[in-house]
Amino acid sequence: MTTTTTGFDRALQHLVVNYRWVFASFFLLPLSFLYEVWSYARNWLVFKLNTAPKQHNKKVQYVQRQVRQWKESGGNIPMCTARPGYQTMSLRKPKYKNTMYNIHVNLVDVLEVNEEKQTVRCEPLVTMGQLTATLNPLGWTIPVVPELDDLTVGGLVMGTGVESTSHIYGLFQHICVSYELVMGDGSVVTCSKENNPDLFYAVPWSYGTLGLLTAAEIKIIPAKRYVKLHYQPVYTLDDAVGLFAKESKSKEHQFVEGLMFSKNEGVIMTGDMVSFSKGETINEIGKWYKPWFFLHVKKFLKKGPGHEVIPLRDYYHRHTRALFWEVQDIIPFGNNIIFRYLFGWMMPPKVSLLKLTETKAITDLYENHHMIQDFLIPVSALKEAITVSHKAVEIYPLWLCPFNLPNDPGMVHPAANNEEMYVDLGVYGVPKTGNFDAVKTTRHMEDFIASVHGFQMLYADSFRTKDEFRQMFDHSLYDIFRKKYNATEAFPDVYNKVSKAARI
Ligand SMILES: Cc1cc2nc3c(=O)[nH]c(=O)nc-3n(C[C@H](O)[C@H](O)[C@H](O)COP(=O)(O)OP(=O)(O)OC[C@H]3O[C@@H](n4cnc5c(N)ncnc54)[C@H](O)[C@@H]3O)c2cc1C
Ligand SMILES: NC(=O)C1=CN([C@@H]2O[C@H](COP(=O)(O)OP(=O)(O)OC[C@H]3O[C@@H](n4cnc5c(N)ncnc54)[C@H](OP(=O)(O)O)[C@@H]3O)[C@@H](O)[C@H]2O)C=CC1
Ligand SMILES: CC(C)=CCC[C@@H](C)[C@H]1CC[C@H]2C3=C(CC[C@]12C)[C@@]1(C)CC[C@H](O)C[C@@H]1CC3
Repeated sequence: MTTTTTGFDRALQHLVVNYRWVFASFFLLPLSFLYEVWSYARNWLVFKLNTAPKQHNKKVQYVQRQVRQWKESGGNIPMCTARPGYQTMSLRKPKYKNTMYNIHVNLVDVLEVNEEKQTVRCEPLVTMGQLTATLNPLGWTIPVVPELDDLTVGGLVMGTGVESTSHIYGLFQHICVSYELVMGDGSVVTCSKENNPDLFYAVPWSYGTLGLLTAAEIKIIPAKRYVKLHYQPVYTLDDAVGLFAKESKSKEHQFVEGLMFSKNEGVIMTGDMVSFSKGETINEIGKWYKPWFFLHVKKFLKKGPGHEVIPLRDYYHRHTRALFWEVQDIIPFGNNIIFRYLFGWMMPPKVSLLKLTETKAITDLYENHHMIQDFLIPVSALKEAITVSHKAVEIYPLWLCPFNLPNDPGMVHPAANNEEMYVDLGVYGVPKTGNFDAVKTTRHMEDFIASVHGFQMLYADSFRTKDEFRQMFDHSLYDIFRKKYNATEAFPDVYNKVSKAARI
């Protein structure tokens, strides 16, 4: 009996793992498209009726009412947002949502584009796709646009965001001007660098454990229509690291990004916004029939250095269609030219739908035979980090994205007193080394990160113990504000939201 079940399980596992593309292509893609049409129509209507700013206060009052109800109910279990786990931009689903008191924060609108102040005020569920579609036609953009369309302002403020402009502007938190929060006692508090600065610095990386975000004011900068992007192939690790560090530190170009295709081969990209493209051909890399961006970049290893002009929004969302390179494991022929022309317009399958329909076999596969991690380390440690990653997992491409880390108070800052250039080393894929053990290998890499005063992005699994976690992330300001605003009762500790133990 047991043998039959195991055989059946194995067959089922084989089917769902190896033929997930059938389900993804014929069911998830059309469903993702319908979902997209619905949200596009809704956004359009909201804008036309111009109701969003008027509704904001009412929606905040609704959040406050729920917090008061929580208190009246005894306030024994901590609160978190009611956003379903399958919608979060992470490999895992948060287990704690099942046991904690869920607060509905249905705040989805861009509230105001203030051209005079050069800010945009957003509700927390505004997505990056929605924001660039709003701002770019008006000639504006936010300085750091994390590249996946579905990332939300709330998640990026409470967690973090990084992009190829971060070597100039820093992380997502560094382009924020103010936050509006509903605290654990139901009061509404605003904070900025000028007003309540300590709370302002304590919010990023707190993962919703200080208060519930109801609005964020974010800087905007003028946008041009295109990006002129230079591709510089490199053929040794020293050249890759040397060129990447030079371009990041010089800040000569608005965009800097690197993709390593093996330990010694990569392409370093630098770009700048340009207004028009006289005499240049425009490559609309965002069009459905265009090759996946990372494979397009790889071609420059053979072709040699080159440049091209790309529409701004296509550039911003360049990694969306292939979810960096993760879609190749789900729809292996997704970059085939026939597939692209016929079905490419529906790509990518919605991350939320992929998560919602994930079977146990697939969850196990991603848990035990896949790595999705972003290691944030000083640029000076990049060569060593690539070497450590190569030995441990041999995953390629690797994503290199520089960011300036100012010495601000809060969870994440450099070891010394000065700002420092860091790099996000993104490791996404199937380990090629024979001895991969999800826990041991990740812990080994985390130890290295900690040894160079680096950090781990917390949408990904952290295998740190609580003490190790508190050593990696400076909790001094966080602890003060947890006490001051009674958050210790109202919300869980950040570790209990982000550690592997808190996630399915
Ligand atoms: C001044 C101004 C204020 C606005 N205020 C609000 C507001 O208060 N609340 C609100 O919700 N919206 C607001 N919007 C946003 C706007 O209604 C939506 O973004 C709309 O869907 C974009 O329409 P468009 O025809 O201008 O898009 P385009 O500029 O034509 O968009 C370009 C492409 O972006 C894609 N796209 C559009 N929306 C999304 C998305 N959400 N995710 C991913 N891709 C997308 C489409 O595929 C489209 O092909 C505002 C826009 C403006 C200009
Ligand atoms: N390029 C980049 O920078 C990328 C970044 N990411 C990561 O993805 C995550 C963002 O994903 P997304 O799906 O948008 O967000 P999530 O739903 O994953 O939210 C992330 C955290 O923020 C908290 N949070 C979100 N909104 C609020 C709010 N209004 N009030 C209080 N807390 C809130 C959530 O709390 P709760 O658990 O209570 O819901 C959760 O702990 C970030 O952690 C980011 O670092 C991922 C890919 C790319
Ligand atoms: C640029 C930064 C900082 C991070 C990029 C991370 C992404 C590569 C991952 C974020 C969420 C991930 C998920 C998946 C792939 C990798 C991400 C997009 C899946 C789609 C993989 C297949 C699973 O069944 C569902 C996953 C959901 C989350």
